[in-house]
Amino acid sequence: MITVAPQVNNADTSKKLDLENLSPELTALEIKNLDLYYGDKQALSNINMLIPRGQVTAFIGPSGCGKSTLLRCINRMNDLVDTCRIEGEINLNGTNIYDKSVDVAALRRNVGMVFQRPNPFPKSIYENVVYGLRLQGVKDKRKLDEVVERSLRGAALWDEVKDRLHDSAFGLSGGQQQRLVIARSIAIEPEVLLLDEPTSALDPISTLVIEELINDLKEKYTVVIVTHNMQQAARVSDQTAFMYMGELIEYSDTNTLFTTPTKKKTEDYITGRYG
Ligand SMILES: Nc1ncnc2c1ncn2[C@@H]1O[C@H](COP(=O)(O)OP(=O)(O)OP(=O)(O)O)[C@@H](O)[C@H]1O
Repeated sequence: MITVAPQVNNADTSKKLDLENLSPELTALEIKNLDLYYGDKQALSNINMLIPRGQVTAFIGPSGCGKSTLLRCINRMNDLVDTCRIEGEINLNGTNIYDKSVDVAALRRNVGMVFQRPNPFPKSIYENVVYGLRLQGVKDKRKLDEVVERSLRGAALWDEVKDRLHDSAFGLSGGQQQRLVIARSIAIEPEVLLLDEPTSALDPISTLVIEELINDLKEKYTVVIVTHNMQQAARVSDQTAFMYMGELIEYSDTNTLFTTPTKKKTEDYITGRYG
């Protein structure tokens, strides 16, 4: 019996994909036999999944189940944790990102990440957006101006800030700061955007704006989002992965996962029996 029935808004736009047999053209990421340990403690066990290109995939599950850990594997953020050991593969465009030959800085440019709390730099709105380009040595003012406008439009922030681009980013509201961070990420044109509970520090209206933005972002990017909020997963994602104690329990199109889950653990979670 499903007592909490998150409203799935995107069922009409989401094509139901065969997630076990996605063709390479449709696959953005392939996670293969992934195990992760923090010291002796295993935090992810044998994760296998194909993440489709140009769609939104959500990771849900109770606190501590490994959602953020799995997300952070996708741009090798866990490399920064000394005790962390990873086995298995994550293939992006057919290359294992854990291969020794991979340039991790280049990977992180291609796989952008947005965190729970907005983290703009102590710089102007403009300089936040062009930060990555300046690091790449881009100096052409016209090019930088173009990227600022394109990125801020892409992050649904342009109209609100176009007259104060040189003001401090800290003068923006929390929701605007989060959209600025998204603009900063897309300025360098990544393929994949990882969002780690991007609205958990925001008010309901800002949350709604970001959710609408996520829906637009998938036209250009593959989006993977961790959320505590099942309703949010139901509203924004095409696919949902339910995790429990480091395992991937069920992964399917969002509509199916929330309306006819096949595993008892998934049903218990989405009906609020634990969480
Ligand atoms: N840097 C770390 N060092 C050691 N253990 C860690 C580290 N980060 C996470 N863990 C452990 O790994 C497990 C998974 O944590 P993770 O943060 O990925 O879960 P989560 O599902 O994202 O949780 P939450 O919803 O509470 O953020 C937990 O047991 C956590 O304590």
